[in-house]
Amino acid sequence: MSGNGACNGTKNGVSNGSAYYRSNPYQPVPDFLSNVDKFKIIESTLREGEQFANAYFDTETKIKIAKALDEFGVDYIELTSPAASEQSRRDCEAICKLGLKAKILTHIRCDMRDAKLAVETGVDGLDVVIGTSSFLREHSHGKDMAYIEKTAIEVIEYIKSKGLEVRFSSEDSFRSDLVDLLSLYKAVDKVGVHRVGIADTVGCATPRQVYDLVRTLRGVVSCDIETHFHNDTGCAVANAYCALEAGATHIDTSVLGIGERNGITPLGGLMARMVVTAPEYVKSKYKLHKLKEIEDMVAEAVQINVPFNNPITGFCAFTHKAGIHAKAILNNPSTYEILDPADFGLTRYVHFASRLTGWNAVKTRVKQLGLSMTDDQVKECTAKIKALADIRPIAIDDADSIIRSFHISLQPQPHRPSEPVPTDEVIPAEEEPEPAA
Ligand SMILES: CC(=O)SCCNC(=O)CCNC(=O)[C@H](O)C(C)(C)COP(=O)(O)OP(=O)(O)OC[C@H]1O[C@@H](n2cnc3c(N)ncnc32)[C@H](O)[C@@H]1OP(=O)(O)O
Ligand SMILES: O=C(O)CCC(=O)C(=O)O
Ligand SMILES: [Zn+2]
Repeated sequence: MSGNGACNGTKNGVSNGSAYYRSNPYQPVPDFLSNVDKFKIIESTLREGEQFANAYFDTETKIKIAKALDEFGVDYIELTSPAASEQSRRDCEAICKLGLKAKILTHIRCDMRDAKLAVETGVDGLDVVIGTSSFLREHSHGKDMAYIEKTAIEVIEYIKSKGLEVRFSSEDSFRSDLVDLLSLYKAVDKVGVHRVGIADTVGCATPRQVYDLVRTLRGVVSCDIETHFHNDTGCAVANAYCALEAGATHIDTSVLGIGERNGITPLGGLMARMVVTAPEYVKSKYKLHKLKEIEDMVAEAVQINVPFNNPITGFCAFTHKAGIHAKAILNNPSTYEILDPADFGLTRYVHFASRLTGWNAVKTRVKQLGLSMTDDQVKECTAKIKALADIRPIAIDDADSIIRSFHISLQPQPHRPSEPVPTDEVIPAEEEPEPAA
């Protein structure tokens, strides 16, 4: 019962004579700016995720998470600054020594002391950040734009001189002055920064604002563009998608979205969005069937439950309940599923134990139980399931019991010695029935 034919399209729309058609109806119209089918992931569970209120990662846990993310196929793993604590520095060194395929980054303030400490850890690159909004310039670090630009250039040139990759990012980009921001990015691009970053630090941006800012920036710098979205207003996945459409190249994620406050773009949520848009790219690059294992590992490490409505791995993400849905899903899963659970090593479940259950779902269950009923009998049995479900919530076992006992009631009743038996049905004792003529 798997297969989501409608979204297994080719990479790009193809021209069929004069008529343009796309075999994947969810694929966006080709756009020269868009990177929706060639983005990279900077996985920040071990940096932004450590800023989640419940997070405490010991070295062993960090290593386990880093290895799992590497196996999943993320491009970069971002680690907490070695300036944060002595153990953070040691953990950074330990993860660098694992020899993972993913590039290892650490995240530092725009400060030469942090940069000097970080380059000694063995990382492949440094993510440098400083707040540019008036809120942060005034109340966080107290520096003006001229100081920020001068220090950014010094730090970037120093990191480059050590042969490492360097990204420069403005914290609180969406509440920063656009002219200030663009001239700062232009200056760092000129000295050869590898990526610039835009961060929606407070989660205030809308998808349209994201599109506009990234698109404008795309016209100003030639380096890669990384983006980072907080989820305070629930837009983190949509904003990441719009950033890619507008030409961003890298998206920051964390497992289950953990981070400061209610976190950032979740890895799983982004995968759900992108596998629909760019199935070939996503399925060939990322080991999607490992997602549940990674989410369970991180959920346990930070002592939370995976939310019921989590994309892909929420307990009911592939459960179909109402009768109308169940019937159509049983005929063709694409009717009510945009994601194929098989892509994630998961299975769908069709509910058949509620007052919303329809006879088509019950018919399937009857078959699964190896029983046989006419359609009219299944409908009668469905009415019995609904009648009980009107009184109380019922479990699978309850529905199965109703199905089985209804099925038994349909069979000819066996003779019970204590009951009076009509004389015309008596088979003489010790005698074989006469073979039929
Ligand atoms: C939006 C984000 O998530 S950014 C990443 C956040 N990550 C972290 O904060 C990592 C964990 N942090 C820490 O361990 C500590 O805050 C440290 C080690 C970085 C700094 O600790 P402390 O020296 O005790 O300073 P404290 O945390 O109280 O204040 C931050 C200091 O950094 C300065 N600062 C803040 N942001 C920046 C920046 N982007 N670049 C340079 N300096 C900065 C502030 O001015 C302040 O300096 P001060 O000592 O002159 O007051
Ligand atoms: O370094 C960045 O780009 C983002 C930093 C951060 O976590 C934020 O601004 O929310
Ligand atoms: Zn953040």
